This record gives sequence, structure tokens and C-alpha cells, in this order.
Amino acid sequence: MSTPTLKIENLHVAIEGKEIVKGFNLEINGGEIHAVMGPNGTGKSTLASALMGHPKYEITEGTVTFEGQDLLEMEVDERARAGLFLAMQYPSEISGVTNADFLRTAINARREEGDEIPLMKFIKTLDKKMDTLDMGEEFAQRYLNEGFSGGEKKRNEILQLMMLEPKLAILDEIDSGLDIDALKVVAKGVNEMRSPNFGCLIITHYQRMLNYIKPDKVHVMMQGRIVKSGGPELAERLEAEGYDGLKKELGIEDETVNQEA
Ligand SMILES: Nc1ncnc2c1ncn2[C@@H]1O[C@H](COP(=O)(O)OP(=O)(O)OP(=O)(O)O)[C@@H](O)[C@H]1O
Repeated sequence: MSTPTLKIENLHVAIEGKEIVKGFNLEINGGEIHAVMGPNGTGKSTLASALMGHPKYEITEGTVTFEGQDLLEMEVDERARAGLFLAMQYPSEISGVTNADFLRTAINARREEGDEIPLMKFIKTLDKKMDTLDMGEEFAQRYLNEGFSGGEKKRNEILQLMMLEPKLAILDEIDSGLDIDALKVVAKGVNEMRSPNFGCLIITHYQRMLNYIKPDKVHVMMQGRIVKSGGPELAERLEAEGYDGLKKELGIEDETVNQEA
């Protein structure tokens, strides 16, 4: 058996002393796409931020390995260099840094000194990927996310994903605020990345994203942990019944981790 790309065991995460993630387990093997769905406030974004090493999130228990290495021991930049990518629900704007400069710097940060990506190759690859995502040429020279619409920011995150070619991407609600055309474009980008060397964790409320990116596994998160796992049909059931049907089946009464705490 090969080493899983990501292995999360009994993870507990607290924010300002309050436990939000409560015993989360997940294993993603190379090339698999997993979706984590769940109602508001169940700890999905907290999980994503904790995996990326956000200092505000305290890991109180559990282990996480990335290709067999202890992820929790790694600094944030080490996690990115090791091939972990996080697309945020609200990408930040950086004035004075163009999209193209940012991407080239980020790509080179993951390469050895002296092995930087040649400029022409970079430009050619960037053009091709921007074309796939229906992005106008001007986006390369615009400051990072500054003045971008919500949909443009999401598209831009997928551009970063395609350029950086991570081993594992965590996509936190990249579908929120997207119109149907943008959603299809974003899905096209992710689908183009599909390969045995690319794993993906998609965090979403809605099934609609999963109509375009077919996950191998779907997990439902409630009260800070996975309460049910299945295939794409689980997402379809949630879309039809809402989360209430599942809560009844599992005997879960609380809606959020807050109420339980
Ligand atoms: N920085 C913070 N300080 C205090 N509480 C926080 C912080 N971040 C998250 N929380 C709380 O943790 C709980 C889980 O939040 P989280 O954003 O992880 O949920 P989520 O499942 O991603 O929700 P949504 O689907 O609405 O985005 C919420 O009750 C939230 O208020």
C-alpha cells in the first residue's frame, strides 16, 4: 500500500479556547477527489485553516500527515512548498504585486535555486491556463485580486492552482458567489488537473459544484466531525432532502457546534 497523500486522525481544533473540530478523520490517496459538505458553522473552514497552519487555530489533539510527513510540525511556507494548496472562501487582495509576478515567485519558491522556471516557458504556460479559464490577458498584469469581482477572484485562485500544480488542494467554498458560467469554468480547471498525482478536498455547502466536479467520496460534517461518508449519491440525497433528513436518521439534534459546546 502506498502512503496516503493526506491522513487526518482524530483531529481536534480550538479557536480561542473553544473546540470547533472534534475528532475528524479523513484519508485522501493520490488522485482522489473528496468533498466535505455540511451545514453552516460545523467547522469546515476551521478544518481548512487548521490544515494550512493558521496561527489562530490550535490543534489540541490528533495527527495529520502529508505524504507520510507530520504536517502539523511544518511551518506554513513549508506546507505550501511540500505541495499543499489552499483556495480560500475570501481570497485577499495585494496591491502593488501583479498576478503574473505573484505566480512566478510562488512557482520559483517551490523549485531549487538555479532551477527557476524560464520566463518564456512561464509566459507560455500562463497564457494557456488563462485561456482554459476564459481569462482576459489583462488579468496577468493586474494587481493580485485588487478590484476583482467575486467570480474573478475564484477564477484567479484556480489559475494559481493550475500554475502551481500542487499535490493536494483544499478548495474552501470556491463555488460561493459564482454564476453558473463561472462555476463551469472553475470546474473545468479543476478537472483538467485530475491525475494520479493530484488529490483534492472540496469544501462546499451545495451539491451543484459536484455536478461538474465528480468526487470519488463525499463526507458530511456536522458538529465538528464526519458523521457520514459515501459516494456522489450522498450529495444528491442531501440536495433533495436537505441536512434535516440526515440529522433525523443519525439522531443529531443540534444544528451547529456552538449549540453543543
Ligand atoms: N476566528 C474565530 N473566532 C471565534 N469563533 C470562530 C472563529 N472562526 C470560526 N469560529 C466559529 O467556529 C464555528 C465554525 O466555523 P467555520 O467557519 O469553521 O464553519 P463552516 O462549517 O465553515 O461554516 P460555513 O459553512 O458557514 O462557512 C462557528 O461557530 C464560528 O463562529
